[in-house]
Amino acid sequence: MEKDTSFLFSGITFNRKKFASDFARFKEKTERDDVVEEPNLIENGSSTLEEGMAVRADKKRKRKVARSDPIEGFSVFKRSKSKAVDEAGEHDEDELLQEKKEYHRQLERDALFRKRHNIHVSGSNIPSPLQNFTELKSRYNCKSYLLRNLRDLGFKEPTPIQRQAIPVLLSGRECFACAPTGSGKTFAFVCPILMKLKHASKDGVRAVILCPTRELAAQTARECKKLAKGKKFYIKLMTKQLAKSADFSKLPCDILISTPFRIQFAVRKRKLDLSKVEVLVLDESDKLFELGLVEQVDAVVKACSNPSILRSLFSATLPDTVEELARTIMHDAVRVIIGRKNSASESIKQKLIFVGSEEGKLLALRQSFAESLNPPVLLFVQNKERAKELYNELKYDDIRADVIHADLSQIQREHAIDNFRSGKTWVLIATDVIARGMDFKGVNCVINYDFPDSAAAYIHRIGRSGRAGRSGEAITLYTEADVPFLRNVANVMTASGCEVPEWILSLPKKKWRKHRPQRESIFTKPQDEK
Ligand SMILES: Nc1ncnc2c1ncn2[C@@H]1O[C@H](COP(=O)(O)OP(=O)(O)OP(=O)(O)O)[C@@H](O)[C@H]1O
Repeated sequence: MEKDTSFLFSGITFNRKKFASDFARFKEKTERDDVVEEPNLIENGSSTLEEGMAVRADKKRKRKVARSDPIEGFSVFKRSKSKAVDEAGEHDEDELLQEKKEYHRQLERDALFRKRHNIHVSGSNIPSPLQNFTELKSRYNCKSYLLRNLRDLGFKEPTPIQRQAIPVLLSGRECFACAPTGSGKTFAFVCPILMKLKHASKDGVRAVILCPTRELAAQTARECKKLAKGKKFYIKLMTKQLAKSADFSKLPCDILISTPFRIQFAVRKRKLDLSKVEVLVLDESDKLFELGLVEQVDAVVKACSNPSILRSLFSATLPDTVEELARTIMHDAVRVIIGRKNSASESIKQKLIFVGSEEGKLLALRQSFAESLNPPVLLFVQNKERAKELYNELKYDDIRADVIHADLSQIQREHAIDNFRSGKTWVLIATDVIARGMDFKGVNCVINYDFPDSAAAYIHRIGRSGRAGRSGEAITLYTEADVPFLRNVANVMTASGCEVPEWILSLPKKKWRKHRPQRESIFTKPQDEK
């Protein structure tokens, strides 16, 4: 033991003469109370191995002794250590207190900032909203290609949904997001996907974006590519061709954008493996949860079986029923609402015009175009038959009209959209197939030739104008048959600050399923000429 001692502590000597009195008291004390002493005495050359060993054997107890039972006048080292420990403890507590205070100050700052940007959140531990795009770098180490692309696209400041949804998703939280039409939701989910995936890989599909229509899927794929420019990601749009004939086991694909039907088809028939998907976005989620689509969406959600998957729902309209249903598949999701839930963009001037009957609509339309036509104009009708009829009425008028509906081939639909985007077409007649998500820059006016079949349809249709802070106009024609349903649209209008005649607001509330009345034909020609 002695040997071990000298070996372990060689170079340490204890001057018993010099510290005789202290030593005597120390001995007395240790023998009397059997107290384990400070290890630092060893380190300071003032102790023995036995004491040191004992001290080492029970560090916790020893510290307690040092703190709670200082031996007055015994050792300078010991006393200073006790004091140091006390001070360290106090220091720790001080630090903790400061951290706590700073944390609460940050919460207050976040709350004020959210209020300023009309951001409403619910959920636990919600990350602070983004002050600017530079924070993508300082807080989340965003790569420079993405910041460069933002700059090139002219995105100077994040929009409110981007300020909050991006940090939520980047901190690994699932998210329900509801923000007005044209408020930049696409980038709010594409940015976290690109940042999370970091770089391209050939290890299978890692992110899926589901969109309710082919047109929207194509547009989202294009936007994704623009934002990923300069970085080699495999971004694929699920076309009919791809769904039917691709060998998905060999196809490099980081981000797959699709309608539920096509992706489900590929999973079932072409063995598309979605088990490695890390991020799943349901865009226009309320539409995806409607009957007819929800079964396919459900199959896709199931196929994305990675337990650590991050799911998010985005839409301008998010009914409670959809939220409840979605909650059953989400984990600890954060809810982000911009402005008022299910409301129209405030930059759209909305008007209701009574036209009496179906015949009155065409007259009102022609009169309005004759007085002022401010293209591009989108005209919405109830179904594809009516779209064809209205097109046949307007195609010889001098207003450069075109039409888009589900009976056209994919190519014809693409042409119709391209021509409208490029300004070749001034007036595009459409069904609800392009009512959601489509981003036509600078649509000046949306005309609901046929009254929309729900408040959500109204919000999405008119949201094709007044995007990204621009102003827009929405005119809704109504006949006697639509009067019982006026109140619902009127409520949306008043919520976004538009004036509505008092009599409409006092109409009885009507539970609004789908309002699709049988309407008289639009044709004005005699029956035998049709
Ligand atoms: N931070 C930004 N600054 C400026 N413009 C932006 C910003 N983010 C997006 N935009 C632009 O705003 C327009 C609308 O964006 P986006 O299509 O994502 O809207 P949305 O909220 O998804 O609309 P919808 O509900 O109709 O689908 C696009 O043209 C887009 O390029």
